[in-house]
Amino acid sequence: MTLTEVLPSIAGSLHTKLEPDVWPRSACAGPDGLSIAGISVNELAARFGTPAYILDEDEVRRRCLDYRVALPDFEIAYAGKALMCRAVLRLMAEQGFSLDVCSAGEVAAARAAGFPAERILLHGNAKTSEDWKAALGYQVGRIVVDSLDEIQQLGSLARYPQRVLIRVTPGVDGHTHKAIATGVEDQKFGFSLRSGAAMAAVDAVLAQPGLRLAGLHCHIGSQVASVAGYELAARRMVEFIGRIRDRHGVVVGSLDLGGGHAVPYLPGEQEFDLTGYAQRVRVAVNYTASALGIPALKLTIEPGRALVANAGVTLYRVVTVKGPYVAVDGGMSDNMRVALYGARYLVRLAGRPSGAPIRTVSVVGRHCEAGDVLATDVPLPSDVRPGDVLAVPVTGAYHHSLASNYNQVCRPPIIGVRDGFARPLVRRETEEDLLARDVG
Ligand SMILES: Cc1ncc(COP(=O)(O)O)c(C=O)c1O
Ligand SMILES: N[C@@H](CCCC[NH3+])C(=O)O
Repeated sequence: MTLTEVLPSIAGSLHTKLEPDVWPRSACAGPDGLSIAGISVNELAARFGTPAYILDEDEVRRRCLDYRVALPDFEIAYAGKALMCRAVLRLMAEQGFSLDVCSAGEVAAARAAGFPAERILLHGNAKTSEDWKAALGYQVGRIVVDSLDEIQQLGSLARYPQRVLIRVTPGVDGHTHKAIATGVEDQKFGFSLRSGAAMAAVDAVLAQPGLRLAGLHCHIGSQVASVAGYELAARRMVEFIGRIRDRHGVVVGSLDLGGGHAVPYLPGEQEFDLTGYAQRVRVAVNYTASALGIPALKLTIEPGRALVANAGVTLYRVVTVKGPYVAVDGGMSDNMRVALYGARYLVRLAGRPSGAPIRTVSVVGRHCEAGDVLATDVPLPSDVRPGDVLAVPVTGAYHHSLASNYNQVCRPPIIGVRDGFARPLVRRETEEDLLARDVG
């Protein structure tokens, strides 16, 4: 099925729900165009300008609830890199979630949001002295160590017994884009299980009096659609816990299986089978553990994208239409994912209905690169014109956090919407913000 067949234009679909797999559940196409959480996108665009990241706050809550219900016995640590601002961090804290951070800046954001330090895990394959300072200063609960240098550094820096997890590379292919596949051998993350590096890391941690081995961690990649890789990784990790016990007499009590659960970006794409994940991973862990005589393990997961991606919609205004190119007032500075991973998006004429025939176009950005494309081969009404508001769904994760100032463009705001009300969560960057940093 082509996109043109999947997507009717808004005309003729009065008050219909949109494709539920990619839009927030509150999104609705009506006679005046699209609304989200009861607010028209025209009003949002007029009040807050474009481009703007709209975040349906209740959709984030619903996604969190889905996780809590499917995995009541798991610790859920939100991977803050997906979307980080105080409002989202507070929301995650209210859910009782933990938080995965990976830099001094992310620790500072968590601290500013009042996120409880004991529920924070610090990640990173190359933690800097600033990262150590921030994490130890805030007394984050757990640090995930990723190299022997780091184990030594942390061992000498920690002023109290610091709980650490060891990041293990389980040699599992999550079948995702190469740039975000982290479970396979030969890459920068983690200690390889196969080469023996992971056991050497265990030896090193246990030899440091300032460190307490609190658990093991693995993360096989991001936008991973199938459960099979998680199952395999879980089994290998538990077997490794058995080998650690045999070698050191130490029983590791917790296992963090990382995040990476995929979301659909286009209608009809496969949903991540969360219930299947819960069942199959539990069975893999419990079966392997009981076969090896290992007591029940405390399990953690770290979803980022799956909690926020589908709650986000980016609004743009059309600047110009030239042949098959519809150019908007944003682009690769607010959505790097097309250039980085060849990601594909759906685009809708959102500000008004149109009965015009559909044609296939490319929606492009305003930046000085031919590769600054937001979506290719998208069906849009043929009367799309300058000033029209377009909406792109599934932009809640890794859009704001990957945004740049390319061409001295100011990063868009994040506008939270809920129950007919809209509020800025992150304000639009200004030229003054940019110039203030230029001190030469
Ligand atoms: C260590 C770790 N945990 C969790 C995540 C979250 O991934 P995702 O947003 O795909 O769930 C990432 C990013 O891939 C990560 O590197
Ligand atoms: N930036 C990636 C995900 C990276 C995951 C971080 N470990 C994306 O947009 O898909």
